[in-house]
Amino acid sequence: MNRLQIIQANAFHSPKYGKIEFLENVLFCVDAKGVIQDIIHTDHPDYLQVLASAKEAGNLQTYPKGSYLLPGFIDLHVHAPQWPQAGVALDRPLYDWLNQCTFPLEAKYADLNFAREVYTDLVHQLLQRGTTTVLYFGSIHSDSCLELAKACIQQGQRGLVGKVVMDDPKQNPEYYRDSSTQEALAETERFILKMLELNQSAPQGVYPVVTPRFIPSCTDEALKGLGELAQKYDVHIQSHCSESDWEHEHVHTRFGKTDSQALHDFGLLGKKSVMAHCTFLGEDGAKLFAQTGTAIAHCPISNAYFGNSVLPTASLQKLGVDIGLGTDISGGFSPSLYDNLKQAVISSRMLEDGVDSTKPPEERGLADSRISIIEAFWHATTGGGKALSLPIGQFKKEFAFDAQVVQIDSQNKPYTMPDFGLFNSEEEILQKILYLATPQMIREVWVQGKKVYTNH
Ligand SMILES: Nc1nc2[nH]cnc2c(=O)[nH]1
Ligand SMILES: [Zn+2]
Repeated sequence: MNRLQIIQANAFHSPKYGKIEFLENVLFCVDAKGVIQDIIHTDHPDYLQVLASAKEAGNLQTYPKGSYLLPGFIDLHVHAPQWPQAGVALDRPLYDWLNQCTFPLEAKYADLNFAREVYTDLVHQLLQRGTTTVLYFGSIHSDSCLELAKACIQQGQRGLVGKVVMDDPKQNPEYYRDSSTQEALAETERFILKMLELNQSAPQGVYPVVTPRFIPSCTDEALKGLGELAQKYDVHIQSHCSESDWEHEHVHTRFGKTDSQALHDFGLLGKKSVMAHCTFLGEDGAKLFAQTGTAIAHCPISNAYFGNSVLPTASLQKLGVDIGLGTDISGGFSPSLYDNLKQAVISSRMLEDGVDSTKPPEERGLADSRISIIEAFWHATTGGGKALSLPIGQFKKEFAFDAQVVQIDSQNKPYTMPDFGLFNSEEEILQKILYLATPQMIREVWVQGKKVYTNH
């Protein structure tokens, strides 16, 4: 029998949209592969016996009062090479930002040493903030994208990594584009094969992702070829879709259809596809996403800068579209999904209430748009797992044991969140964690049953 680790803890998760489940002082039984075999509650007849034998065998992990486990967060949209630029250059429209700031920065990743330095830091910074799984855009350089996967392996993060394709010479600068369509497709295939090899030494999983940057940067031939490669290797796909009014217009002019329809026609939508932003998706696009199982990476901070619109999360959710959260470093300035959870709620409130006070209240906003912090928590965990079709994001049998341990009450002031004997119901505790936790309160991070980060 596999040797089990036993972790005794209080934990929150959200298996159902809008609902939380509090697991009080449960025993997580985690097998040698890092998978949850069982969750034993205090009223189970075997509880005391399992606890006693784990203590005796020396494989029991416990936590002090005031510690709570949350599922590790799942970030569905990070541009790894843009990490040095986080927090700057946010004052331009998307097209200018890409050409003036972002492409010159991404071009630097031809240098493997630079890539290694930035990626090692980024993976660490994301783990520190409780993010255990990340869907990464790399740059056009396959070898530096492999460095990103290696940084994930070294630090124990689950990483899905894409070599970016941008092959259209009319749309991309000469200093930063694939040298030809054939080269872009051949490099993508080589990258997929190398990643599948690397995955052999990563119990938590590092996966290749087919990554056309977005329709404007790719030729028709590349988009078609990438759809075929994704199908051949059954791998994930990511891109940007319906992000800004400029991009949306470009696709309409080029194809006479929406970009969701164009992506579908190139074979790029499906259960393993995640499209960033989608603020201009519309109802037809939403239905297409729901039918094909395509998910949205909702990046609320970035959308406030580049999105030219607010994602109507609540109505898309009702139409059956899978939605997870993304930071969109560096279109979004923050590496923290905690910050994006809050912005998702704030943006939804502004969408519902409207912002133009010269109009009568009933004409200002979009009714029933608000989401709660608990619903945003679902998007960052369960929703992210569904989007990637991976067994992650929930504390559940057969799911990976990925967790962040948040300690809100300790001797270690000022990093505490005292409740003064008030506001300490289960839901209030979780709300306080989601709104107020700082990275210093994240004491440990686990991925696939392995402790990969501690700060005590
Ligand atoms: N936010 C964002 N949108 C894009 N569209 C194409 N590339 C990018 C990018 O790097 N960031
Ligand atoms: Zn992006």
